Amino acid sequence: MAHLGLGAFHRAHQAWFTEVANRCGGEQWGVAAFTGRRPDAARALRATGCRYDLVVRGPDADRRETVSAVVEAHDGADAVAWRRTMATVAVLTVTVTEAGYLDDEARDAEDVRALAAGRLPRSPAARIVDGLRARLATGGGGMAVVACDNLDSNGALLGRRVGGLAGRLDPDLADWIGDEVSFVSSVVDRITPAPTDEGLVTEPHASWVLAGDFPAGRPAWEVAGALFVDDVRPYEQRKLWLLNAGHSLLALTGLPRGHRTVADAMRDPECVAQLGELWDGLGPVLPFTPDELDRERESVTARFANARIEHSLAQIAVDSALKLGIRVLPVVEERRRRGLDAGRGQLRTVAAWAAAVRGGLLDGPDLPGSPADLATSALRHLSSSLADDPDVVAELAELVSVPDPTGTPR
Ligand SMILES: NC(=O)c1ccc[n+]([C@@H]2O[C@H](COP(=O)([O-])OP(=O)(O)OC[C@H]3O[C@@H](n4cnc5c(N)ncnc54)[C@H](O)[C@@H]3O)[C@@H](O)[C@H]2O)c1
Ligand SMILES: O=P(O)(O)OC[C@@H](O)[C@@H](O)[C@H](O)[C@H](O)CO
Repeated sequence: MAHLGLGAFHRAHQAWFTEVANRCGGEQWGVAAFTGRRPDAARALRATGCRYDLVVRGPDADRRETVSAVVEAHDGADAVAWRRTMATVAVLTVTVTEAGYLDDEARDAEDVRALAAGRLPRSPAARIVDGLRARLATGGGGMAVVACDNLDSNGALLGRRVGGLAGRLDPDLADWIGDEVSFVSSVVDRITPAPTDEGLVTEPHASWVLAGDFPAGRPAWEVAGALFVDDVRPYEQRKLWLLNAGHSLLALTGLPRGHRTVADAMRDPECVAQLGELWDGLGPVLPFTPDELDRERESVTARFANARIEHSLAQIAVDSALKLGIRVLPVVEERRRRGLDAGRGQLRTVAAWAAAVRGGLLDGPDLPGSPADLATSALRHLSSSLADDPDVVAELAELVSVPDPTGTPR
């Protein structure tokens, strides 16, 4: 199998699932991993023969595991290795961050020109088109592309991006991709902060829910706990709206209060209260029973509170506007569709983002001063039709006009 976006998370998640599957015997799989943008991670991994240690850090103790499932590490700009690999693998997994899925007409046009000229393009979707073209040219059959980033319907979205770019390049290639390549959506979960001098640290919890076909086979990831389902939607909504939205809330309210990590924010009763309010807003819109949601809340609370994991709030706050559009605003939209109010905790997260932008803590648009204008501009910037919903604008305006206690630096 191959991987695009060699970073901390791939090594703690998909490579680890493959390692555990290999350990159970049966068919042995190896990963040829490619970096997304810079060669550094590939160089560092090659220096250790691609083997590395994972520090699995529980609340009380560490467990060290050596992972050897990654067998090749390449600079993502190595077109020869990329094409050779894509011509033969059965599976490609992808972790390129939320921003890696964005379309941008100028960049897409440039990527199509690069593809037409036989050069390796820049965006992940165009790279995949390049690899699949090499596969078709050498008579390769179908394969699976598994999206592993924190977006809803990530596989379907990546499939649309790849299909769209291929169609602009070569309709026959686009048809072949449509017929033979399976874009698998998946919900991934394992808190893995950016590595430090201590190495690659992750938490004991690891889950992976996948929906889609694997026309050329796959590792037996289920032995490591992966779940294969028909529809990932309920799982992705629960993960993104509860855990990831919770992270964004803690980052946006915790940073201005002087906190550095998720665990620090979890020791602040004000942050914890706001997290509870955010999660209360999910009850009516998630397809899980109150008991199931309570269990999930307890489990995520304990994971966030693991003070031995140093998960920086600043890392989580990167690309907050994009993340809120995935983790928070869909909840507000769903609540409004059901005739409910917007959800106080959800809007408080949006207000905290607006305050962070206005305070210069985060990059973002110019947001005007008057509460109603600010609320409308903030919602518009987050690409939401909610800016046209007067009740939501009024509720957000109320939150941004009252000095928020969490906005006061300690
Ligand atoms: N770290 C976690 O706890 C975690 C958990 C669940 C999901 N994820 C998903 O995995 C992603 C990566 O996390 P990570 O911890 O490995 O980060 P990382 O910074 O260690 O690695 C990210 C990789 O993606 C590549 N990349 C980033 N932007 C890209 C772009 N625009 N085009 C091409 N490649 C790009 C980078 O070059 C790098 O290879 C997250 O953004 C998230 O979507 C992470
Ligand atoms: O990785 P990002 O930047 O999409 O989001 C930051 C965190 O919310 C995320 O990494 C979680 O820790 C992870 O999704 C847990 O599985």
